[in-house]
Amino acid sequence: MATKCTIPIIDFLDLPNQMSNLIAASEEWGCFRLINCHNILPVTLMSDMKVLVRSLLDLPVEIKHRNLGVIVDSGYMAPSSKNPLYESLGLYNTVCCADVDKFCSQLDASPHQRETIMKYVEAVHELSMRIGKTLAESLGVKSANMGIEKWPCQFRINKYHFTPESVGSPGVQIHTDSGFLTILQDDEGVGGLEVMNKSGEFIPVEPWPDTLLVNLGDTAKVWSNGRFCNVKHRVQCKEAKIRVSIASFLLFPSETVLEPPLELVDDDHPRRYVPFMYQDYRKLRLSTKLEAGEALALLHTPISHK
Ligand SMILES: O=C(O)CCC(=O)C(=O)O
Ligand SMILES: [Fe+2]
Repeated sequence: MATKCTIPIIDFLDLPNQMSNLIAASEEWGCFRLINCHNILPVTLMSDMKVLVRSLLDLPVEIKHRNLGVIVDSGYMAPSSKNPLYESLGLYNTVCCADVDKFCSQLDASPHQRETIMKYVEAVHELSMRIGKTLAESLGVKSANMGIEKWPCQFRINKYHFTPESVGSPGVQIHTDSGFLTILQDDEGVGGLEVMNKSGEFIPVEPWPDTLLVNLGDTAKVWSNGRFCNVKHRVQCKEAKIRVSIASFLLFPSETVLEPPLELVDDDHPRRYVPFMYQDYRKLRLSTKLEAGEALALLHTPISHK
């Protein structure tokens, strides 16, 4: 299976020895396959969660509409004119137990389902913090000063209604994720996700059961002072099968100024972006409809145009 994978592979069990691979993957691609992470996220939890997610997305539409979001895109998104094959349910911050509780109540989750959701979001949050800290340390930044434990972690479960008629159509339009990093449990059998490489070509991400995909977002690009790539990606309908994925987005605190740590700014690496608040950047993406990372150009410092 591994030979089918063209994007970089990072072995979580060997993470401390993978720093140079991690940096290369983050700079070149802005994404990688994460393998061997079952000490934190057991295979059974991944498969139990997939079953659960399918049943939540199969709920009657009037129940799904109860899943109201805290911020734009954080609650139920019904199929729309922009993405007619796609719908999702979600919650703003898995670090906040009350948010997770509310999500479960909105969708009438059983006690067993609640327990699975709690365990899953906790495990994925732990994974995303470990990856975030390793990324920082790999760049020579003290991760203890990042405050990463308090960064919100948005959770979204996605369903793609792929039919024979929709083969060749987009499931989700090209975009970057706005946060720091995304951990994606993609469908174990149905492909369609494509990431853009440095040459601007879309590369299919083949399904690889029991592994995860990690994507870096716009926040990682700004935080790393332009070193990390915010990977552009999209989902295309390749076959007439329902596709389900689970995305967990490690964001950045809304009202905190986002800027690179001091270690990453010097005469050779002048500051690329003006400092700004993450919530303002999200608003900028929405108001300009620049959802594939282009809005970052509006935040360039004068020096980065030289
Ligand atoms: O469903 C997928 O594989 C990707 C979903 C995605 O890119 C997102 O939710 O931001
Ligand atoms: Fe995405």
